[in-house]
Amino acid sequence: MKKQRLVIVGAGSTYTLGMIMSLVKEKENFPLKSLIFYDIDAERQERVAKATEVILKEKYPELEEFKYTTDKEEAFKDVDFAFIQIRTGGLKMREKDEKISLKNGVVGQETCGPGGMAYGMRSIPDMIELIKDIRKHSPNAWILNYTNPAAIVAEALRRVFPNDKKILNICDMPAAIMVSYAKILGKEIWDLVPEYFGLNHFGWFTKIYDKEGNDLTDELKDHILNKGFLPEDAEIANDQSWIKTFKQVEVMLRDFPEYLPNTYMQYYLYPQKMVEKEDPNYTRANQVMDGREKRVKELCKTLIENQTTEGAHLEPDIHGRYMIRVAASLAYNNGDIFIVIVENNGIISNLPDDAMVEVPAMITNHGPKPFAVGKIPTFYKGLIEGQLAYEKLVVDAFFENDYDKALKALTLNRTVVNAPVARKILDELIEANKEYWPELN
Ligand SMILES: NC(=O)c1ccc[n+]([C@@H]2O[C@H](COP(=O)([O-])OP(=O)(O)OC[C@H]3O[C@@H](n4cnc5c(N)ncnc54)[C@H](O)[C@@H]3O)[C@@H](O)[C@H]2O)c1
Ligand SMILES: O=P(O)(O)OC[C@H]1O[C@H](O[C@H]2[C@H](O)[C@@H](O)[C@@H](O)O[C@@H]2CO)[C@H](O)[C@@H](O)[C@@H]1O
Ligand SMILES: [Mn+2]
Repeated sequence: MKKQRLVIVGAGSTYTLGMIMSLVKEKENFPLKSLIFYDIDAERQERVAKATEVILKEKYPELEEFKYTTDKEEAFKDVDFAFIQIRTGGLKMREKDEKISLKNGVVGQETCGPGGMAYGMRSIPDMIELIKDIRKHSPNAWILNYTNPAAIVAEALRRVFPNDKKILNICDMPAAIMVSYAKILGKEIWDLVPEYFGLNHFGWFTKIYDKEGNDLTDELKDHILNKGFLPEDAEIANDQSWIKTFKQVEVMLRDFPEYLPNTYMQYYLYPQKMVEKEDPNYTRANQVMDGREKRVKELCKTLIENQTTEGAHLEPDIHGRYMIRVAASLAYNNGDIFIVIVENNGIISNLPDDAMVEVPAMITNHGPKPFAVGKIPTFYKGLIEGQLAYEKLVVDAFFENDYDKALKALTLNRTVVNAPVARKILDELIEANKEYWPELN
């Protein structure tokens, strides 16, 4: 089995230690020769890297090379895989996106509604530059991107790199939901085979099977309707915000029992309720800064001081394991099935070919081979078409420096709807994002 050279881009991320533990857990499926960290924030990256050294010394002694750098050539030279997890503008800008939206009575969320648009326009330039730089030094590497908002980033990359078939955008939300399904069904996530369609953070499971082909969908729906639904991945199982979000799945299923919704549908189906439950002065970004970000910082400090992982709370998570198993299937032609983001090209036959859709695909060393979904029913088609038009208009607005298109995008979004509100939020976001967005005329 060929050992892989992997670079993690945005290695100062709060997700990196979970990724390292997942690389340890998955080392037989995806063995590494070399691990490289790259970030633009040297100090943030160094803290995570020094903690990583402690983990690797104990749990991955066979790794031949580990290094961290802010130099792109050193980071991207001759790698087999690049995992990209950057956050342009950091959590501070996420906080602004969420607060501007909520103060105008609209969903304030990282990837949904105005927050998604603002974050998308920040992510696109950095993502384009990074892909160009990685390609300069590693023309054949697989690039797995999970930088958000994945839907908007995927659409922008599709336009700029139409012939690059080795960029794959992925989200962990369907997998995190499947961890909860697996718990209910008394199975492991890897035993389940999903049927699913949608856009990123905007989709539905239509069927859940086991590997023997038994249809478990009704059993799952019955359980959710009668006994509720909770997050089970250790990373989010005790997080009150995620607990509330998973509980909302029961409400969605009661209202629309046909398919099992992605948790993110709550923002589009119940926007008013989502606004009411939030505190516009202390949003999810504040919770993350005071929670996950502080926790990771403390954990790094402890690991570095103690120079051992003993007593440290360190676990692999579904976020890391899912990305790594996709990478393994790409590297070793495993043909495993994962839900990924790909260009439609007839997969969902009544949606446009150039939509970036999220669907199950068999992952081979030639890339994802998505399964046909066929025609989707009117309700879902209508919802998706509105969201897709919003996503396309955001990317148009970015590349064409077009204020009108940005305004149309926000007005189309189900979390906004009212044109004067869309205009007010857009103007406030333009002001807040002066440093990051292109000028819109
Ligand atoms: N697709 C998914 O399902 C999924 C799941 C989890 C996280 N994410 C995404 O992963 C990213 C990281 O999230 P986080 O909360 O850990 O953020 P974070 O701010 O803790 O980490 C992001 C890191 O990226 C670095 N960075 C920013 N711009 C960069 C650039 N141009 N080049 C290199 N590094 C750069 C920052 O310095 C920081 O260390 C976000 O985009 C988040 O939305 C996506
Ligand atoms: O509000 P946050 O920053 O806590 O989360 C936003 C991200 O939420 C999803 O990722 C989950 C993931 O599904 C779960 O497995 C675990 O790893 O936690 C993550 C969040 O903490 C979503 O898919 C991402 O796109 C969001 O960035
Ligand atoms: Mn996601």
